[in-house]
Amino acid sequence: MGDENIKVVVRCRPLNSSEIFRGAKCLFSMVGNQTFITRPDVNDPGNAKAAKRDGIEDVKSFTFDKSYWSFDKSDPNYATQAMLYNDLGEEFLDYAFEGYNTCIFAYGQTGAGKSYSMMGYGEDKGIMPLTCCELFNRINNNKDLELTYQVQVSYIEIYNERVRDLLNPKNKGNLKVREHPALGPYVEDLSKLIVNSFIDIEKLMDEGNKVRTVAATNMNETSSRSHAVFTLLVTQKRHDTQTNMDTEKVSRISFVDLAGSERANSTYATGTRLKESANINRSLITFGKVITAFAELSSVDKKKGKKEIFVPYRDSVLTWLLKDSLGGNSKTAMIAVISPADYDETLSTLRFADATRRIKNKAVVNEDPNTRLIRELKEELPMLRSKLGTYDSNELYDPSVPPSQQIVILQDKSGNTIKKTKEELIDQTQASEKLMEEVNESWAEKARKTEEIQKEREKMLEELGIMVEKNVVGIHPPKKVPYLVNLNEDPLLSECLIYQIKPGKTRVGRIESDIPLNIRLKGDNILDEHCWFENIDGVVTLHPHENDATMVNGMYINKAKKLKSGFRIILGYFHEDFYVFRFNNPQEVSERAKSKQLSINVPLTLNENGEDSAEVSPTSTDSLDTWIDWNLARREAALNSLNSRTDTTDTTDTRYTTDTTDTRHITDTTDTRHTTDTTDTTDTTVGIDESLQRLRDDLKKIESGRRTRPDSRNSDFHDSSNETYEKVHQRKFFYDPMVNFFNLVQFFKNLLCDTHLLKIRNGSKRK
Ligand SMILES: Nc1ncnc2c1ncn2[C@@H]1O[C@H](COP(=O)(O)OP(=O)(O)OP(=O)(O)O)[C@@H](O)[C@H]1O
Repeated sequence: MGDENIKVVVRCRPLNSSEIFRGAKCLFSMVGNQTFITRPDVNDPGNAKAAKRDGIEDVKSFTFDKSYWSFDKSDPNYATQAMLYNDLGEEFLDYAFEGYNTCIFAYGQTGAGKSYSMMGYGEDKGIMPLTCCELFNRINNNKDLELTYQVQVSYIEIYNERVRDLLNPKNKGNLKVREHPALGPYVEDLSKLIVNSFIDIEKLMDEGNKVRTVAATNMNETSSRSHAVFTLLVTQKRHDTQTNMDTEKVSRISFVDLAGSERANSTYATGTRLKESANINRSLITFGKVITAFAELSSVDKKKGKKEIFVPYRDSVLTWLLKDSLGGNSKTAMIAVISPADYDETLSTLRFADATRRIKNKAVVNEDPNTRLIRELKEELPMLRSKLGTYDSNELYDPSVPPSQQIVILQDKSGNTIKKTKEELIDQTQASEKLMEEVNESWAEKARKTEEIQKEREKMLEELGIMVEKNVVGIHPPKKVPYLVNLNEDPLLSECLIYQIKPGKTRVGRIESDIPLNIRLKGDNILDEHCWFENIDGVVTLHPHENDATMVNGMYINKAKKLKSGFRIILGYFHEDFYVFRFNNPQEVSERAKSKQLSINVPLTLNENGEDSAEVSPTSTDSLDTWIDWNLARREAALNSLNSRTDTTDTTDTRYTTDTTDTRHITDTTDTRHTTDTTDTTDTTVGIDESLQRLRDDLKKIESGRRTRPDSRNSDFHDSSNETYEKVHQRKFFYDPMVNFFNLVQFFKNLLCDTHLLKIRNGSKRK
């Protein structure tokens, strides 16, 4: 097969609640394979800058392989997950069965719908699970007795240029990306686990996400900053009974969920955050450079004939790993996801997508690749070993010269002379030996290893106190036992870890602690024995071990506190590394549900203990869960933190006090930590600066439409299939606690911009 361009499709998501709330208008339309972008209105607060810029065309159009209009679920033309799979997923699965490598990656700004299109949420399964499901449907329907299939899975995360194996906890630290001429780029020592059904795959995805969440202890680490690569290795073996010969086709199916694209040119990150984000984005920036190099290559091709242009694959881990997918041996597609109301970010995504279309790949059917690899390794290894042997005998080199300075001269397959240091030679020999070992491993041995790794992974999660349900896929909260569920800034990592609070004591502490603990957490701000929970007859009390390290509903506690469903618990010191959980007590919930039936149509309130007034609440605890998320927990804590360091009269702001009746967070300043802290001026101001910076960042994210928790993600969107827009809007406005939340956000916005606050801040700095 000849050269073929990367296939590029674009998909537009619905407006999210914050966009609806700010009255944002959709700036896009799609007709056939064309996408049109309209100049924004000067009165649109989200796009004011763009609207005022000179030289912006009224309407700009782009042509892609296909445009998916997923703006409004009630629209008969709404492009569903199934449509995307039927058009793109199925075509690429066909290629994989023919023996081609395939790669589908999602690109776009944070919250534009990459994970939705790739992984999907709840019932709305994305292209990844749909492909995996159909892969096994086809394998199970195979009637050809001479044909057998083996499927292996690997799952990695690239964060800050480090590769993490999400399926094997023993594979700690950074895995190396290497390249072999017969294999292309690969991750050394990466676990490839055998799967026999779609259920096996779902379980691996689920547990991989748990491992990802555990690793992301530091709250700066979210999935929108990392790239996730999920790969299926499909081996089709044909046994010819007449000749008694076996032939193999091996195809690699990769799905790549890239980090949020706006991170690459984030304008609001400053200082250490800028440095950090620059490093995190090296992969994404290099990705852009690779695409640009190809765009240049294609224009040079047309104008002056072929010219050598350097493509900087090796400048980042991601691009090196995707070398085959970007201009090499692969069928590749890009799903460019766009937000409907963000002019600049979306225009930049569309331009990037347009450039990506120019990349040409040369896919070939991978026939007997392992035989080829073995053949090459058999030639290469004796040569490498003999070279090492020569130098080991010290005939030519001074033994006092370190291996990194000894130069070895080799010849490659084409007869070219290559210079390497002895150290590099040792490294290459070891890598090739590992490859040889791996390629010679029997399927039985691979299956044994898969089982071993599976046990290790589950043991590791259980030792940390995380509930693992064997042979069950997904998150299934306990039906009777009270539990904590993790909350994370990133919805993909939120609510995927469950910690049971069984009868008796549940002790929580540092992962490295020698004390016997039931829940182990990583992080500098977690104490050896941090706190403990006591469950007596289903009533749970939280006991802190030290002041200032444990928060309930945004307030530090220094004595035992009885917990109620919906309470937010923060462990660690706020402002630095900390964990956020929501407490749930299933028994209490079912009792509330009974009494709740008597009480409808009364707005939700929080009582003085920061809990919902269940007797009068129209909202079940289940629906409460949808808004008790990381954002809420963090903001109530930040508010208290800021409040205690600043003039509390500021907090008489009626937007806050009237919208939520929970005035406790505003006025309760008895917390000793805050009062003592304010005397430590240096620390305090640093804390406030960081806090303000983070809050600013958070607010930007919220403004750009960031989201609620995974299962409730869809509820964050306006689905007008059952109700009119006005009704939804009205209901939201009067009853929905999210409105209180947005008012709270608004309040923060004002607070942050308020010169009065800055004066106080500067004043406290000077003290
Ligand atoms: N096509 C769509 N139809 C309906 N809802 C969508 C669609 N695309 C995205 N969403 C919703 O948009 C929200 C954000 O999507 P998603 O989490 O996939 O963004 P993302 O680009 O992966 O963000 P990040 O970079 O942070 O991982 C989710 O609530 C999701 O349910």
